[in-house]
Amino acid sequence: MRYGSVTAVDGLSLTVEPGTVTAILGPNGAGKTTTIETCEGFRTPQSGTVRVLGLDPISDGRKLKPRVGVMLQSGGAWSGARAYEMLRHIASLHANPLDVDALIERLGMQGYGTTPFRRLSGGQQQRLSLAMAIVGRPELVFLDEPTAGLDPQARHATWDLVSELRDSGVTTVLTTHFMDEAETLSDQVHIVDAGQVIASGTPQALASSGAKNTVRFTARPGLDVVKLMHALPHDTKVDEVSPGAYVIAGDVDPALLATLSAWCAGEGVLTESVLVERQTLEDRFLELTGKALR
Ligand SMILES: Nc1ncnc2c1ncn2[C@@H]1O[C@H](COP(=O)(O)OP(=O)(O)OP(=O)(O)O)[C@@H](O)[C@H]1O
Repeated sequence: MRYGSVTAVDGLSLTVEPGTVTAILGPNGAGKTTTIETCEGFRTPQSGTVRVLGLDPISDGRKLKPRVGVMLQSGGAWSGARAYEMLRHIASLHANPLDVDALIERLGMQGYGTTPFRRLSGGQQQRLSLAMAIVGRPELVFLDEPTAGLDPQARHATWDLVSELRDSGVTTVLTTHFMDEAETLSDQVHIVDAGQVIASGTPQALASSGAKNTVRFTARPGLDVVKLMHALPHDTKVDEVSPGAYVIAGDVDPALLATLSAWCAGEGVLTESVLVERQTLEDRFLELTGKALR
């Protein structure tokens, strides 16, 4: 998918299983929104194939509209329309909509139902856009950064809602910059960079792939870290990062901890604290996409 000379999405390939939550992660400008908007039928790719619920998002757009919910990254409502009016209007276009009042209460929108969209705060607009995306009971919902700008309460309410959508069999595809959101909500994560998928998997599998975990322990300063390194498995690094504070980086498993304990016992060293640190999805994301700003 190109915009003039800019190739925004470049041979990106992914499949989403029905009834699951899929998170598309990536640095700014990676091509996430372009990918989602192509699936929504708002953009025509110059090459490649897109199928949504087995249909073509553009030529089958009329058939897909009642089955797919869309929350755009911004906007999506008429600027002068009042929040309730807008939501009731969208609900009236669907055969079997959700209860609008219950949804308003659920998303804490009672206080601004008669406020025109353009006068809502960013977070209030986000909530209305989310409500508009799901009020028609879609089979598939696309949420582009659904919790950007939301306060923690609204974020958690959104997470609960997405989990309930999954429980009721709805398929969700979302983008987010919040790694904890992806870890909490999604069954499958795809990391996109420069218009391509560079890593895929469950959040847990992705977090534990790549760089190794670490063990931090404290003991008396000046331990012979080279000697300790020789006692531990190959590819394990040991550093005294500050006097008496040691970090072991490597393939951390029970055998490594047992070896560390035995080595310390043999040296007459009492470890004061031993902490195994798991690599997070964010660590892996930064490892894959680099730390440079985009
Ligand atoms: N309407 C447009 N016209 C021209 N170039 C565009 C347009 N929309 C996006 N791009 C370019 O396409 C690339 C991908 O943008 P896209 O919005 O898909 O990224 P993104 O991953 O969603 O980023 P973000 O995390 O910032 O929302 C970027 O280089 C961007 O500058």
